[in-house]
Amino acid sequence: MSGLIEARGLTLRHGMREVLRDVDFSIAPGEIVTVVGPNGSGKSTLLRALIGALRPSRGKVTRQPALRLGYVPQGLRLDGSMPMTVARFLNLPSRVSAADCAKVLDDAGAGDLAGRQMSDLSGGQFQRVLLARALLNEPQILILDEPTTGLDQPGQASFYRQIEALRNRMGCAVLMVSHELHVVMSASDRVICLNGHVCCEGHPEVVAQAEEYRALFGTGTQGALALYRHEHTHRHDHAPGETCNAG
Ligand SMILES: Nc1ncnc2c1ncn2[C@@H]1O[C@H](COP(=O)(O)OP(=O)(O)OP(=O)(O)O)[C@@H](O)[C@H]1O
Repeated sequence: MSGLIEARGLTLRHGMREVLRDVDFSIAPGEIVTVVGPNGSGKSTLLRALIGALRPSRGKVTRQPALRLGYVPQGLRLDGSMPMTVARFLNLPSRVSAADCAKVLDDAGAGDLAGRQMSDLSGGQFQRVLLARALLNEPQILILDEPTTGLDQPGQASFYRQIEALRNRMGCAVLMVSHELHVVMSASDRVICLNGHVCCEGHPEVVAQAEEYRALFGTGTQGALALYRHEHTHRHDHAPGETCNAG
């Protein structure tokens, strides 16, 4: 296999509910892929299936042997009543050297946070510490589930710039889920729109036709930022360009 992780015909049920249907997916070394889609469209489920935390009902997920993977789950919270410094948090569950701690914090843009209490961190600082933790095993792929939830737009943009810089320096692939499509697009090589199945996917581009962007994702961005080239991989029953969520 040429990809780091590949899925073929991935179908997954939670109880009776089929959450993913016939999803084909592959991510190449160094590639940044963003998964977007409405709430409940199966984005987190896809990520968890790709890392092996959920077993497909049908189809197959293949990971490169001995793949080094860094995963940041959605909405991780810590018990705020338990005092713990950032350095201590990075040492759980296994000990790492002070030099490695300093390096990953630096790489995550959190170089000055080692001595701070986890409970005192802002949302953006907390996410960077989680990112630092995911970097500890020098991952070949970073998988981040909605890493900028709760951050304001400059905070989101700054986080994604950090991700892109990391990829450029370390060469790791990045797979992330985001709702901030307009912010994340410029930092993505490929965007996958998921709605139980892959509705559409393509390369991000600078906005050429704001109408098309609005037709796909609404008008929330004031037509401001980027667009991805929309390549249908299946037939829709509605007019082309009407929406990409109904497929
Ligand atoms: N452990 C579970 N048991 C039963 N149903 C589940 C479980 N996890 C997720 N689901 C259901 O599967 C569907 C997809 O959930 P998932 O979390 O993958 O969606 P999502 O696209 O990540 O959503 P969001 O954007 O809201 O985070 C939802 O209907 C959800 O209720």
